[in-house]
Amino acid sequence: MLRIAYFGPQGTFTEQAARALAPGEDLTPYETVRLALQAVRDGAADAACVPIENSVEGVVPTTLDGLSDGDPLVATAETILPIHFSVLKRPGSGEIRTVASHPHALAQVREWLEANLPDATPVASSSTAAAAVGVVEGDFDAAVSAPVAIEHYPLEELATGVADVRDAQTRFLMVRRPGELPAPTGADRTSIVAAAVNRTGTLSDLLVELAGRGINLTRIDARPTRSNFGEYRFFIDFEGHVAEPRIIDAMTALRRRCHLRFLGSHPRADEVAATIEEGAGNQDFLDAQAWVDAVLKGEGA
Ligand SMILES: O=C(O)C(=O)C[C@]1(C(=O)O)C=C[C@@H](O)C=C1
Repeated sequence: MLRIAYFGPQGTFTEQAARALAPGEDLTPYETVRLALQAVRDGAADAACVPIENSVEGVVPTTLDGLSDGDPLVATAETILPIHFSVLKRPGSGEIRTVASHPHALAQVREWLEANLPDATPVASSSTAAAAVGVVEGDFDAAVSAPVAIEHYPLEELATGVADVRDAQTRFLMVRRPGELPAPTGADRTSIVAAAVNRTGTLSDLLVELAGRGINLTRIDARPTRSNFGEYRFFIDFEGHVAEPRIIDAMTALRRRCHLRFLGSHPRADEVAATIEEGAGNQDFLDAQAWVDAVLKGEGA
């Protein structure tokens, strides 16, 4: 049985994602994303499930930082969950003066809180489920939690289906120590971190390598390196798999330009096939290479 670390405690959205990505495996909650990733680095877990990106609030910065620092880890799978919340309170409790949740979750229910609990003070907690634990222990009056949290904690629902934006979604990754990559499917995502030097045009040079090969980006984020003020790392996700000739060509070009960290190539949860521009398919790259090989052997010109 695989040992899967996940961003807990029990009852987070991440636990739901871990169950979807690793059904029947041995799941262990960790209090923070960083600790879940560390468990994989230390060998205490075979893989970790962590949130990466929300359709309303954008990236989860602790996950980006956790993946770019420390020993390398690579994503081998992803899943996307619909996100709506339940507001939980102690049975029979009265006035709601504090409402706790993960900052990402609080940001997704700001309007609902203003309209429905205008006098409650929002309090940040380490996860949506940690907020529920805090309510059980009397630290807060209410928690904005994943709907499954009600199954784990002796709380009652004040409201369900809470979300400022309908159809919000969060994408979660399963990450492991580097090893065998999942096979390409034609609907894959590759993730890299590019540490580019601070000079005019660096980012544009990197993007041109991808755009020039017809490779479609699915996300780009910048995070400070945290060592030198004003220095950034770029987190770039694009369509395709590192085992494809067109992606190999792009990755080698990027590697010549900057320091790269590979964060994985894996099937997309939404199964959207890669956009292939005319003349930029894998066969086009193979044909071009075959032509050069023939020239080298004196068999063509
Ligand atoms: O706290 C949780 O339940 C999580 O899984 C974390 C998290 C996040 O980091 O974005 C996951 C999904 C929701 O968007 C809110 C919180």
